[in-house]
Amino acid sequence: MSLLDISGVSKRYGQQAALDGIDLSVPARSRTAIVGPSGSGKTTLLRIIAGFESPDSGSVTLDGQVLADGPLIAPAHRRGIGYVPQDGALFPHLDVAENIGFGLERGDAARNDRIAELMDMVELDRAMLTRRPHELSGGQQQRVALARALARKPALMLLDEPFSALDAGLREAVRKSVARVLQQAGITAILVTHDQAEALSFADQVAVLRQGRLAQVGTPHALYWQPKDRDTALFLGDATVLHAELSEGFATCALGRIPAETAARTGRVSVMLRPEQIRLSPATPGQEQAGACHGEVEDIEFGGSLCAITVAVEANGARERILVHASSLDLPAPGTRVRLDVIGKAHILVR
Ligand SMILES: Nc1ncnc2c1ncn2[C@@H]1O[C@H](COP(=O)(O)OP(=O)(O)OP(=O)(O)O)[C@@H](O)[C@H]1O
Repeated sequence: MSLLDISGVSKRYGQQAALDGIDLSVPARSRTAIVGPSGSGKTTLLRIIAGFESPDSGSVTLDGQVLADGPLIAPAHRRGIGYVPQDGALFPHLDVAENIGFGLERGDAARNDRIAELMDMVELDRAMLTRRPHELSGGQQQRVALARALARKPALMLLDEPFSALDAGLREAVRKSVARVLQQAGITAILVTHDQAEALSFADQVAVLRQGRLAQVGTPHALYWQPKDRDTALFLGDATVLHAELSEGFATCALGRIPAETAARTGRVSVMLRPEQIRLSPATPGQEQAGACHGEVEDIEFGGSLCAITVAVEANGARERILVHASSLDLPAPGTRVRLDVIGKAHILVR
């Protein structure tokens, strides 16, 4: 059952269409990530859900209650929605306890217990309650911001790039712990990010925004392996996109005749292969003549545990570049000839 329903939401700033006919359902207790390039409308959509902006048209419904119907909107503070902004936006002059307890009744005898409980939830040492925000690390500040947003037990939590200011290692740890806290508290969450890896690992549902429109919505797995178009394919990870001729369930392309995901289509299409679908092995001249796909290692990008290798393949007089991921333990040298074998099936792009 969906907790949040967004229907036909559009928003313009002067001549600029920030959002154009957005339809999105967010299931209760799920985590949805909204991803898209800079300027695609992510923040505008989040601000409309939070009640900081009104849509020009369309509606927003939370748990059956209409929060926005065109420009008629319920005020932000009456929505039961938590919001964690990019920089945490803690009050610098208040200590951690007062930041977390900001929205809690002052006279309530259980206030301190609730603050301590929230500290435990976000895995912060209670000894930090008397510190000011500038005495905390970036990751700790984001946990305080989350605790403050959790204090009023929101039905829905909005996270606006809350991990972007953290360095890579910390970012992953904070992201995992935030996901765990939200899951344990049974809170539905929407995360806005421009980081595809973050979206794919955090969410149950990913919505890709492009130029104010939803390009595709689905599970991380479906979006990664079955993107509708080239832009979505490349936005969500490395990929090779090739022209192909489809027939009898095979795609004939620069990689040879490889299995396609459907036998129902024929004709010219574009196919996508993820780098982990291609296995490299040393070239042997006999195999090369026997028609196995071969190419020349053009470039290697060392990436620690996973390296990106670009292999140039000649096909029908054209030179195609195939992206392959490999372990750093057995990297071929640039300029060597290698054999390429495809694992799995080629995905056919709709556009
Ligand atoms: N207050 C505003 N006044 C005028 N134009 C705006 C305003 N807010 C956003 N826009 C425009 O609307 C479009 C969508 O902006 P938005 O901030 O929602 O994008 P975004 O995907 O969150 O981008 P980023 O990742 O860079 O934060 C952009 O073209 C932006 O310039």
